[in-house]
Amino acid sequence: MRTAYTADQIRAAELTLMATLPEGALMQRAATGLAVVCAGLLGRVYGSRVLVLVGSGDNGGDALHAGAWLARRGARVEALLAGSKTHEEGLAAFLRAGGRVAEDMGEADLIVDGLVGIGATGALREPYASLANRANAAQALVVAVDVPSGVDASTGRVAGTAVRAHLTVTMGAVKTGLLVDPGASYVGALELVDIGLGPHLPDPDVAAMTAEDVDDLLPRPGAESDKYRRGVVGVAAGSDRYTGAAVLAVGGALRAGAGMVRYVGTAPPVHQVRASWPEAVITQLETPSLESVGRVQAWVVGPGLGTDDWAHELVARVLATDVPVLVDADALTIVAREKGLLRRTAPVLITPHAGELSRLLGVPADRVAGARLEHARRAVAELGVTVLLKGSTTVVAEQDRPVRVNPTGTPWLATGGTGDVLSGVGGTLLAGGLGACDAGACAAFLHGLAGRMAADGAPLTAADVAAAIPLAMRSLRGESRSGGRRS
Ligand SMILES: NC(=O)C1=CN([C@@H]2O[C@H](COP(=O)(O)OP(=O)(O)OC[C@H]3O[C@@H](n4cnc5c(N)ncnc54)[C@H](O)[C@@H]3O)[C@@H](O)[C@H]2O)[C@@H](O)CC1
Ligand SMILES: Nc1ncnc2c1ncn2[C@@H]1O[C@H](COP(=O)(O)OP(=O)(O)O)[C@@H](O)[C@H]1O
Ligand SMILES: [K+]
Repeated sequence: MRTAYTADQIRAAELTLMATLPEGALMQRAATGLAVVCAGLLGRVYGSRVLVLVGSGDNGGDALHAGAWLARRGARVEALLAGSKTHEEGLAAFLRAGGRVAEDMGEADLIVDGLVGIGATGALREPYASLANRANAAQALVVAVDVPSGVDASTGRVAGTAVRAHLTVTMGAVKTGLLVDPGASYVGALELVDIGLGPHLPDPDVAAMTAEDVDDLLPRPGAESDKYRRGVVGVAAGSDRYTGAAVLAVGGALRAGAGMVRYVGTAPPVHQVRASWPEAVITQLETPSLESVGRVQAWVVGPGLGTDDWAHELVARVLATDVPVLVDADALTIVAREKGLLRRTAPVLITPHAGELSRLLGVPADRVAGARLEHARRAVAELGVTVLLKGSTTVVAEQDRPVRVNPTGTPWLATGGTGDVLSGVGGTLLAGGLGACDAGACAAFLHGLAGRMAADGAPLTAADVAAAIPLAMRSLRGESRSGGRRS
């Protein structure tokens, strides 16, 4: 598990560590680590042109010390002092090493963003915002110190302009905002410099699963397995109007390794599912009742179901069972009208996108998308369920646990029907015995990986994503070595 922390958590850990060290030692560790990464990026340090953007705090101090290190090795390093004050000791070291203070931004091979780090509050102020814009427009490689300036280290919010880094060198521990969009999309590659903070860190704020974690959690059949023991998943999806959602949800469930899929729906989606998936066991419903449906270990309810009285009654019947339920799409609209339906003892995993969660919470969708963690947590507290919030960074939140932040995925997944596939995958993992948080996080990881594999830099369809789920599972061992990072 890759763990991450809020700015407050990092600051507290730094204070306890600093108390055990000579003055300035921590910054030296941070700056040396930063400089070594910069040198690696430049290839040849001697003669290279480096511009250091220096803010008024310790983030600027890190950048100045790293600039001094590079200057001592022959780089031509200039510092643009943007703050009302400057880290004194850092500036002295920088000047001693032969660094020069610049009046304006000149040409450079490398720009080091030391404007603000974990001490920043709110949108970047001037002149920082203009400098960030100019750094983004420059030809140079951009390395962010600790956090790309303008990204909120604790949440990933970007209130105004932010530096778009090719590489972010973060000190001591990963910050939450580096893993959550919109902030995560400003980070570029991420390097962690060890400054000895580990023993002083509390329980993490968020965690991202690695391929190895997912591989360890996935249920796999053994010699004694049969289809019932592997997990039977029920899918209540599709309507006369939306037949494809049923096909895709059943497809996701089958491709994720269900022992069996029981599909229930009305005649039009039933015909479609039967034609697409002869493997599914189908019950055509005349009334919204589950009486004639055999036993299942988990339900998926909602994709393409519609929101009329019939659908409402079916959602209520599914939620009245005693097995885990994944609630998606139209079923989310229905439970937003009657939240009491979510009150049950067996686990509930809801899988909204920002728009659906906004209806559940009564908050505008753009606010949900801009502060994903906050709203996922709020939904957990208000609704008492496990929440998988879909989007550019999918997050899975549950009471009393670090939020899981999904590290896989691709914007190519933003196409109709991919969410239906995800619901099927999640349902199968619930039926296979995973808890709601693990099922949601593993489903999102596999779905994102399958999306990347299916897209490979070109458009995908939702059916392609379902078809690539087994490929994604098979690749987990190879991926564990590359860390499952975005591409
Ligand atoms: N505390 C330590 O011992 C260590 C700190 N480190 C570095 O120190 C950084 C934190 O330093 P600080 O606490 O001094 O904080 P920062 O350097 O992140 O920022 C604080 C300064 O930025 C200004 N500022 C805040 N928000 C702003 C905004 N929106 N627009 C423009 N200016 C703004 C403030 O007025 C203040 O002067 C870390 O991110 C890391 O880079 C590392 O060297 C590791 C060790
Ligand atoms: N910009 C994006 N980057 C990465 N993944 C995305 C992006 N936008 C959407 N997705 C993913 O695509 C899927 C879309 O699901 P959803 O919104 O339910 O669509 P649908 O209802 O059409 O199936 C989700 O898994 C979501 O996380
Ligand atoms: K920075």
